[in-house]
Amino acid sequence: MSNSIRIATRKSPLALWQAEHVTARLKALYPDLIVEIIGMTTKGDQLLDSPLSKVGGKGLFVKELEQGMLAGEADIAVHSMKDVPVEFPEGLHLAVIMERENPYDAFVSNTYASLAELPEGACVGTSSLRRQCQLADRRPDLRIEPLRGNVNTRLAKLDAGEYDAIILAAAGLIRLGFESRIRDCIAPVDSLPAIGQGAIGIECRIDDARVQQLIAPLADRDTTDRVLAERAMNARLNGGCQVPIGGHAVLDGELLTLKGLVGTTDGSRILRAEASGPRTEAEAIGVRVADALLGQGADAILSALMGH
Ligand SMILES: NCc1[nH]cc(CCC(=O)O)c1CC(=O)O
Repeated sequence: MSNSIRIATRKSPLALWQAEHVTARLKALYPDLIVEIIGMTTKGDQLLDSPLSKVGGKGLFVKELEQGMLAGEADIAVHSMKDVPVEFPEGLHLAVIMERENPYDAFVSNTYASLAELPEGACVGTSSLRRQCQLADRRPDLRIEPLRGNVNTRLAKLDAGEYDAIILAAAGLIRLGFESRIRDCIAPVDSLPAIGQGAIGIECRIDDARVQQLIAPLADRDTTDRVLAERAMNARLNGGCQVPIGGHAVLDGELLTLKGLVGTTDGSRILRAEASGPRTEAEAIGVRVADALLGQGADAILSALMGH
């Protein structure tokens, strides 16, 4: 027992890649450690046909993994930070944030090289309200159609001719070996990424000192400060993952700059704010950006969305 660790994960190819990645990092540190991967099905995986914004609920992709840890069936859960809710159940916490992959959204198409090249009225697949909002703002002429499923399924739907282009997180494509499918990395001014996009987080029981000590070296300091700023903004806005909120922090030495965005799904209103400060104040910077957005009326936009 003391020389083993059990990882709870979803069973999608991307989730399994992330669990294997954590396994490899742990094995490199502790060659004798026994690592077991426990695949679980979450509610989010079962509801792949309904738009996520409708089935709603925070933590759709993490709850079963958390229950597994609380029941003592697993020691850690590996998540895409993008899918991790602001709050954790009692007894669990986010212990480690690992180094970030490319955090931007990717334009994927078999015909066109970029968003700018799409002809008028072209059909773009995405079910993310954040992507819809920014796409509609940039290109009101486009037809935006729902697109759900794991990364492989989404690519297959594009290849079947259902869309002229689709938007996916670059990180998922790169990790699964589909980097060559990225025609263009969308600049953050055109599609501000989701909070935590591209980062992997590890959750564990708060009282499990042995496991926390084991995984501590996997933390990446830069990614941690950036994602803490993004998540502090989200917490203040009280936003789940299913509202058009974007947040992205960058570091320039010790200076952290966070850009935030809240909008309507149809792109008719978009609020933007930005703040900078020392990285040691990452969370305060997140709160400042959130307050600036709230000062512009973000509250009304978000409560209208949650109410439907
Ligand atoms: N919402 C599902 C999800 N969760 C994490 C990623 C991509 C990888 C990441 O952001 O770490 C994706 C797919 C996507 O948005 O294209």
